[in-house]
Amino acid sequence: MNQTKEQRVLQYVLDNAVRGDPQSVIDSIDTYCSQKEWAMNVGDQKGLILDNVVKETDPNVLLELGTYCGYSAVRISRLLKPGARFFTVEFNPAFAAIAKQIIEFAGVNDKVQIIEGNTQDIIPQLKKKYELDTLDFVFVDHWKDKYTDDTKLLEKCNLLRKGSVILADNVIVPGAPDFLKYVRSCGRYDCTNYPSVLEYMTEKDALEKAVFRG
Ligand SMILES: Cn1cnc(CNC(=O)c2cc(-c3ccc(F)cc3)cc(O)c2O)c1
Ligand SMILES: [Mg+2]
Repeated sequence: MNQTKEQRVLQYVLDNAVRGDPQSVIDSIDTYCSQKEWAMNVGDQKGLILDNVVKETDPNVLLELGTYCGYSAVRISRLLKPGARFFTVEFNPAFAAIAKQIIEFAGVNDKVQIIEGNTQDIIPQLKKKYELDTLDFVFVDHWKDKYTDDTKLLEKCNLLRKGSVILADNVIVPGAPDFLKYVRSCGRYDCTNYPSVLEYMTEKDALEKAVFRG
């Protein structure tokens, strides 16, 4: 049975990283995807910006939209303090299965919960079913045409409070023009752009931070 690229990434982690060491998992994925096969992980350059925004936010309750192989889930989880609650949503069951194994291998499975499903169905369930109040930090990295609707849904579900941080990947490539337009012009966010490069490439990309004004 032919392996998928994501299965090859997982296998490379199992063969090359150190069980229970999140940094070695991150480094293994970055090595594989820069030398062997490109994959849509946030990568190390944008990953360093992600690290810094998470550190400055010091979040207790976090959400990620778009788990993929779990690279950013491991990246974020390794920075969280004990007791922090981190949920990551993945629509694709095959990706979710890979991410579960990578998260477990990295030893951060006690910090992050993978929720399989469609963000528009999951987001309205977060308060009641997952017993959370508001979100401190949201990493948005799923389908680019869903960024705006899901941001509006987070608002509608009262999941954002004054100071909630939304950090969005790929606002240049593949791009999320309507999201940029919305958060920069609706009057409810303070926005900051962080120029960088597309993972494992030299093309320009950027992260956008949108802090909810409440
Ligand atoms: C199927 N699927 C499951 N999750 C998703 C959402 N993510 C993306 O689509 C995504 C795409 C790219 C990208 C692809 C082709 C290209 F030429 C340049 C960039 C980079 C990223 O960082 C991404 O997050 C899609
Ligand atoms: Mg991305």
